[in-house]
Amino acid sequence: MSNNASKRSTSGNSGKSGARGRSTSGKQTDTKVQFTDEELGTGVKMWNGFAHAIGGAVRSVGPDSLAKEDRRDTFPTVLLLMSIIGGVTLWFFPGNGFAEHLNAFTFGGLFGLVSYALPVVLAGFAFWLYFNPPTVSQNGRVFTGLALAVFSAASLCHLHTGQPQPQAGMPELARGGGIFGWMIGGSLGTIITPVGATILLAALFVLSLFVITKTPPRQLPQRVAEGWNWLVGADGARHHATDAGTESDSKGGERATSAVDDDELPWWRRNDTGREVEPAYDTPIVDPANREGAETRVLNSRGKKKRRRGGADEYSQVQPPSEDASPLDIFGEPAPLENPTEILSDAQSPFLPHQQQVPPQQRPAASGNAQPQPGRNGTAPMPIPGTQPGTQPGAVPNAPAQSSAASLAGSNAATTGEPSEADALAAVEEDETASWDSRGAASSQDADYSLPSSQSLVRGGEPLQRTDANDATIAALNQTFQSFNVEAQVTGFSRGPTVTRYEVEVAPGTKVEKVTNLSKNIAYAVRSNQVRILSPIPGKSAIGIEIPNSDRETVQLGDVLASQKAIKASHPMTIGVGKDVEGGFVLANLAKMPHLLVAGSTGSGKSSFVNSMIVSLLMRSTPAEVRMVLVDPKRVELTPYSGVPHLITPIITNPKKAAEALQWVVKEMEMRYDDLENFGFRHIDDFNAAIRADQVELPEGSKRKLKPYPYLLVVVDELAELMMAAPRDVEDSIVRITQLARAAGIHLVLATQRPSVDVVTGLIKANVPSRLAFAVTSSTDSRVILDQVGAETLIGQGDALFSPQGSKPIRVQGAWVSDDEIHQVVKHVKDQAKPEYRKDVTAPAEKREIDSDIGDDLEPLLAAAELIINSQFGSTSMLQRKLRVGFAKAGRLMDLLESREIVGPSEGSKARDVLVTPEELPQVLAMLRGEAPPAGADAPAGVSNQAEGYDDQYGQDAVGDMVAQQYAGLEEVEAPSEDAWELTDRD
Ligand SMILES: Nc1ncnc2c1ncn2[C@@H]1O[C@H](COP(=O)(O)OP(=O)(O)OP(=O)(O)O)[C@@H](O)[C@H]1O
Repeated sequence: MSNNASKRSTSGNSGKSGARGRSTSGKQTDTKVQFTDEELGTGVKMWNGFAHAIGGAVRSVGPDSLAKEDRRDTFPTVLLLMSIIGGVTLWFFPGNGFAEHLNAFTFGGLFGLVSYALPVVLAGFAFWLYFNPPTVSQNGRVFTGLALAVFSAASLCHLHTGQPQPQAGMPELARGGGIFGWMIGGSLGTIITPVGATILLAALFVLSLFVITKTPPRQLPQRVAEGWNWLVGADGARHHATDAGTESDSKGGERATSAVDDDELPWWRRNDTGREVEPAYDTPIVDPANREGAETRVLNSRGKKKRRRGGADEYSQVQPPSEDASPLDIFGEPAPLENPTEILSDAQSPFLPHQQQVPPQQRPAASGNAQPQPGRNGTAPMPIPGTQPGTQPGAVPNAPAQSSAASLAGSNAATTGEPSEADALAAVEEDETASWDSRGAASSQDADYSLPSSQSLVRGGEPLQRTDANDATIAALNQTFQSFNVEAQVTGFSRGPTVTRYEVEVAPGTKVEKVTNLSKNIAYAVRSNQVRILSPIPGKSAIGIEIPNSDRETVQLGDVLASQKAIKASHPMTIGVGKDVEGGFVLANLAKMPHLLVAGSTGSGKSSFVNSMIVSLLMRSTPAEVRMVLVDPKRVELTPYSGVPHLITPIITNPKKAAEALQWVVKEMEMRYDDLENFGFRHIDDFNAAIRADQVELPEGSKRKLKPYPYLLVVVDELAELMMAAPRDVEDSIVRITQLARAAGIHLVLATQRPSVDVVTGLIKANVPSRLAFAVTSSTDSRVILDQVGAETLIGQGDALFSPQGSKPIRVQGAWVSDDEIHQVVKHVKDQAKPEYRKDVTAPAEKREIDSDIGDDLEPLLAAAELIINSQFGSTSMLQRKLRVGFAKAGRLMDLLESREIVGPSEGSKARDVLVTPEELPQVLAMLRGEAPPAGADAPAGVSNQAEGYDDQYGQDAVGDMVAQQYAGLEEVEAPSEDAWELTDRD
């Protein structure tokens, strides 16, 4: 099968081929592709070759070309041969006995005298089929019309040639109306008299001509006139010129007179779908130099269509009755669309009557959203966030509200009157900017800290606007609609770096589903299985078809961060995400997310996103503004950031430690909440602002020195590893953090390449509202990430669906930052400052280890620890007796104590060494309980003091009391003198 199949797959005219599956010939086609050339016999191959040669010869004299895979020449060739044999037999050998006999027992016997005309009919039908195979046309109408004509003519012949009866023999029937003539004509003559039957049959014969020629009866005079004009050659030359695309100026006077011209267009020049032949559909517009000419041709073809639609064919049902008000007027009159869409001047909105013409020079510039401004090229220094160009760090920009509007205007005003969803996001950031700046930018604390220069990041070139690839795709889409008789047309497109969104409008009365159901055929036609259909494009009466660009562009993070949006959005947690489908820059404020799930299969671009996110923060924020905890169980992705001053702990690569770090984040969050509660603030931003303004009063005697809390970003680059290491703990921590951390200025970014329900659990999903989905392998994965399908059609390498705070996903191409750029930025920030690691981040490690294996045994373990430390006697049998537990349990408690280095290893029947002194008991108990050690105590390994101001929360007495409580209810027993083994009563 593959020969044929592969031929089809490489065909540019696949829309047509796709029709086969749906047409009546689909079966035949499917059967045909079962055979390879080798499998076909020589005879069949010769026949096929012969049929194609005849078909090709016929088509060579016609106006249309036909894609190779769409040709169906066998049947018409059979018809043609029959027509030739019939013609030769009947016309060239009249009176010949053999010829008459042959005729009497074939067509003559069936249709009578009509058989003399049949060669013409068959030849005509064969010619039709050569040009209109079932792969591209529905020929039922022509076939029905011909059958009606032949049967009614045969019946008339029967009625008016003596009405021969079958008993007279076939030759007699052949001299009348044949068997069919006798059956139909004879029956009708009997029922409604021969006169009545003649009138009826004549009417049917005329009707058959209308059907064959697709002529509505009321247009008969016009059609006759057209036929006459054609015969005398009145318009032929001119229309040929039109088809050849030689009319150069259709935009002016030609278009104004097009209605007149169109009325004179011969009806047979239109195809069977009611559309006129549209040269632009058949000829992809690939020559930019000739684009104007190509547009001209399309406009002309629209003009023809306009007239056709004004006619009395099937469209007249849905068109306004008045010619003036009909859609005729809109074909050459494009309306300004509302977003940065390249409006196809060669495919103006043909269906929406409200659209107005816009002169080309007044049309919005194509998708030039947020182009680098003059003077803001690669050599311009990147302003520090929170400042307007030309102002100093920390300065409050003038009138942020206005600047917000100006930003939107600056970014999109040239192209749209309505902000896109990405703009809305940016607008949110603008508001945030205002509040951030009004609190005083944190950069004032880091007077000595300078952000990296914009030159650390590479800048890209001018984005492409409209390429040959776009034009070819438009042609393929229109061709597909035409092949499937769907009244739809591409009216514009917005080119993004990775995909272009083609806008398709359907005719009134045409179901949108007709287009959306074609998704597979569209994919086939444009040779991509990554076609995504939006129905409708939000805010537009148009269907969006997103198709990958064969000439995709890389989005440089440097461009995103240098955009006007990025400069205005000065929140320290704002990052550059990439570009949307309209070519607009997309930024996101991580503080607004407030937590983000990033998922996609291997190689889809997650790590690249994480890189551009971190680099964005390093480029825009000081360590005093943003601190990070980077968790990188894969050990490779985040290593370049090792030692940056924004880190609060060294990069965590051990999944267990990572789980513990999350525990620390929970504590940090609770601590921040306590502060907020104690000082009466609702959000960390307000608290920080009050601290900066020196408005926070500390309690009497407190030595605490208040400092603004930095935002804390926790990045986990492979959640699956954490979930494998400690699923329950990790999920608990994530849920706690995500539920509360927003007001505390703590935000999570969780990335995974395994978006399965055991990694991204329902609880995690419910609490992480923002999602960034890169390409995944299945729609199931897409649902896990986005709660909807779509991510499986992404094309990888940074192509993503971004759903901030659960909003409708927007498609973005992630920004790219190279290793060299990362290196430069990291070097700069590391030269500026050293990290101040918080020792306590992974400190609860011991505790969590205990937690995971202690399970429900915490209380007996605490009791065992106290017994052994106080007695300094590490005996298992003592534990059995004192704690009244069995041998196995006592042994397990001892193992737990050993793993915490409270006792030494087993030495056979000897008691174990006790490694902790009675003085250290409180700290050990606190550690076992996972709490901070008592104040003033030397913290055992892994337990360090909490943040300043909290030391006094954990007093010795309190711990003592807690320890005492562990003994409540336990019976006091004597210290053992024998070892556990002896207690087993074994030898
Ligand atoms: N935004 C982007 N722009 C251009 N190319 C990109 C982009 N993102 C990713 N790529 C390309 O895709 C490759 C894989 O990307 P990346 O390493 O980020 O994938 P990943 O999803 O993190 O995969 P893994 O899970 O295996 O680490 C990159 O090496 C790069 O060539």
